[in-house]
Amino acid sequence: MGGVTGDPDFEKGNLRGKIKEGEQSEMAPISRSSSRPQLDLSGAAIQGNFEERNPTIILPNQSDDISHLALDIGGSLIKLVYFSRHEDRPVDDKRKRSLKQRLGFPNVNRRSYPILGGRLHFVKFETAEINECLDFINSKQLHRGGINPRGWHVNSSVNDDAIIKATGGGAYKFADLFKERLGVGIEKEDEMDCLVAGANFLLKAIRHEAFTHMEGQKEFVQIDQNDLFPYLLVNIGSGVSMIKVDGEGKFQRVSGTNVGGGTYWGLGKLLTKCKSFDELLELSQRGDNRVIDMLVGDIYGGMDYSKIGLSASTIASSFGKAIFGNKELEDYSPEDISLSLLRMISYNIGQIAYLNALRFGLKRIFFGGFFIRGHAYTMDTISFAVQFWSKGEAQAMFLRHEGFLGALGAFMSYEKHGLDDLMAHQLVERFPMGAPYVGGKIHGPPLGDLSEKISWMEKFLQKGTEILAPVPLAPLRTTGLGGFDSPSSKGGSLRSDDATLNVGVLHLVPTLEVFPLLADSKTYEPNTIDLSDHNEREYWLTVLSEHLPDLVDKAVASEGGTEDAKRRGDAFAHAFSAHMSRLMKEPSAYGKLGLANLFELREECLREFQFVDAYRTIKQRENEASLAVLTDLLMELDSMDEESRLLTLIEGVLAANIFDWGSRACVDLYHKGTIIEIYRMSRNKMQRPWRVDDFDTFKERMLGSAEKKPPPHRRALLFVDNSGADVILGMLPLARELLRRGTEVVLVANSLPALNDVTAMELPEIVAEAAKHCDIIRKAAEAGGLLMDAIVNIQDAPKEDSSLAPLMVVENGCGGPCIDFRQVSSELADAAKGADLIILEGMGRALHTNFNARFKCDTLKLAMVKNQRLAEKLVNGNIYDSVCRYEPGP
Ligand SMILES: Nc1ncnc2c1ncn2[C@@H]1O[C@H](COP(=O)(O)OP(=O)(O)O)[C@@H](O)[C@H]1O
Ligand SMILES: CC(C)(COP(=O)(O)O)[C@@H](O)C(=O)NCCC(=O)O
Ligand SMILES: [Mn+2]
Repeated sequence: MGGVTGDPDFEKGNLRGKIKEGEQSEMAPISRSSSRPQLDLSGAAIQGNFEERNPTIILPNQSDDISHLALDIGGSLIKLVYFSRHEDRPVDDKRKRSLKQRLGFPNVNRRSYPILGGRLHFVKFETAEINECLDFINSKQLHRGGINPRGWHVNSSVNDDAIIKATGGGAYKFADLFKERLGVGIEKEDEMDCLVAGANFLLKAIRHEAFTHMEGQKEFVQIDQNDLFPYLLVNIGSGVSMIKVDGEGKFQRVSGTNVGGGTYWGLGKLLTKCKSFDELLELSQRGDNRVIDMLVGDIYGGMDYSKIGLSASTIASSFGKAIFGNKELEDYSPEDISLSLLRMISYNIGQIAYLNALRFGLKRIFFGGFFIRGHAYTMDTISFAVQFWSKGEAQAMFLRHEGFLGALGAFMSYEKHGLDDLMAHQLVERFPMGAPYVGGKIHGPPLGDLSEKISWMEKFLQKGTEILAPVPLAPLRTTGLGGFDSPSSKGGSLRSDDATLNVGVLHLVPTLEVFPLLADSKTYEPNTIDLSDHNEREYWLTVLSEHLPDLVDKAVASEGGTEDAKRRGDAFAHAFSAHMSRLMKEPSAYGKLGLANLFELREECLREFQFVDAYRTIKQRENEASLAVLTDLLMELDSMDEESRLLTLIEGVLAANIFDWGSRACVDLYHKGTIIEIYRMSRNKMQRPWRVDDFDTFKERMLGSAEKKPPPHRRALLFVDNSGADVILGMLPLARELLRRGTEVVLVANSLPALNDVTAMELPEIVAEAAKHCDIIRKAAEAGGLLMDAIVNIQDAPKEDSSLAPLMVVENGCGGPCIDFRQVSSELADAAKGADLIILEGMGRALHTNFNARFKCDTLKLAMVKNQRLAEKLVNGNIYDSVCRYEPGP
């Protein structure tokens, strides 16, 4: 079987440090004292033409800063954490440069180096298969650390003093083998240091890292950074370590036990003849421990021993029943043995952990190590033990990256890796195509490129039934027929939540920031709908599944409908269906799941199969059609008095929000050719009151009363949604109205395409076209440095006319139809600093997410509800109802 690494991305070449002219000046003042990766400018040389405006600069000595691979070689498993540098999109975005001038970004602490972006990958191998691991490292050239100016691993010779950081006993045991096979030395890091560093990093930087698991229910715990220490870290590997952690690098190993994961696996193997750890775990799922364990009831004639609080079903003595009669090992079923063993060991560890927590007065116990293996029953058993012995005083928590603490810690021990002060908002976890199939298991070489990915998918589908897949797929069907309700997995195999590694690839995006206008970023929850509810999840997954054929059609067409595009389309459909299928069964497989994540996963999945912009042509066509009627609309608006104009503008935004290729209902309207009719109709007679109608309050804030004219807003952030009529005939005229009133307007649009949403890259051109029809827009766009000629000549742009409110465009940092305000682009965060009005438009940004969000300034949420169920649930209304929610700032 082909290999899947979870992220088969294999970035080749083109990893040289690139800085552009105009940015050098920003780099100079940055403090060099931090431990962030820094640009080593020594020996910098310009490549190519010196006369060029933005020549590429090569940084030959840059390589020292970036570390790539760290290992934890344990008694049972080898854990690998590796970093791949990811080139950001070109920094040579003229819009951005002009924006910096207009908004006067402070830039003091701006970490705008593309050098910082990258991905952390997590992989494991069995220690017994160390050669497989060495092959993997070799095939990805992970041991060649550092960025070579000519690319990633073009260099064929490894330099003599190359080292990789490793922890765990194997760092000693296998050092020679690494030198021999890979030509690299191993620098040993202390195992306890690494475990603690890894745990602290995860608890600080990953939002939904820790969770409780009780009676089958997983619940993510939000850890308060200021209230993390002290805690007890219990790492259950082959053996068990218990560490009291008091701070960064402050800890003491207070206890341990030799009865650990190796004991379960070793004894289990002897007693059941199992061939693999997973098989042993699987057996336990069908076992009944009462056959072997001696229960309190067995001793007390079926009764509880209530005086000391023991119920009849409590295990009095693990394996105790085996003393009776003359049964041989063969007389017991492997299933029952496995379960008794699992409970014996889990309870024992839970109890010792609790006693140590008690000893030091610790309330929180985090359990890590691969013994846990995301296995629901194991976690429940440990939780039960802690709860039972502490009488509810202490709580067991688990970590999503359970087995990778040591490896992560070893990674952190590289100097200047820049990870130690990364915050949760700078990390985005993604689950690539392989995630639903094999998680972290690696077999064979990694996937090299897209075509390998696709053929892997095709082969997988053909052989689907032979391979133990947590989420088997329906046989290959025609393009786009995905569906997520696939046949259940092979009887007796581990449930999907038990069988795969629940960690994705961590994308480090240092330019992401928390939106500064969130009223309370700590309590902010972007998603409106709770997908942990089974019905809700089933409904939305069905919606997405039914939309798949149309989406694949569009995607394939956007790439010219070639054979290659069709193959990619099929592969995309299957990959996304597999994600959905997994999430249906196991909603928290990828962390806390919301609708926003699901929509974004779909876009990411499209990008993985190189569908860069599935709705490109559709967007262009709709933009052209809308621009053609803009003049008429503006004339009509200008003939109105202020009050009716404001109402018409808001109506216009609501009506035009119908042009949505993401909604089933609207796609139907498009296909029937009736969408324009409906748009016209709703433009002409939008019945007020709307379903949510705060227009009057908004109007009062805007226009005031006869006696009192309120001052205009200083700066408005308009979060735009769809291309075509939505942005051109809806939001742009509203922006114009604000500009005319002296309010600066910042159009906030997606960084990457999602459905037919307009992107920040596309907006300047649209604005430039609109400017041809309207003086207000033209002057404002000029003042905002948006017009193409103005952009090209920023340096000699006309002196800003302070009486003119500028129109600007910023990207939001998102690549999906929703927005999570905990992670927005730094340019949006900067633009927000002077803003006192936020307008969120569309279902994705104003309803699915942020409907309940509160901001520090006036906020207007505008959307047409294009889904019946959402309309009922959210606003007690019907499909095509309008929402105009206005919340004045405090
Ligand atoms: N695929 C697997 N193969 C072997 N052991 C596994 C596997 N998955 C989980 N385990 C369990 O995880 C334990 C190893 O956990 P780990 O945290 O990697 O510790 P170590 O560093 O001692 O290898 C094993 O003893 C076993 O109980
Ligand atoms: C994907 C969307 C959030 C986009 O809506 P928009 O933000 O463009 O108003 C929306 O179309 C949606 O919720 N679609 C799924 C529901 C449905 O098809 O009915
Ligand atoms: Mn949209």
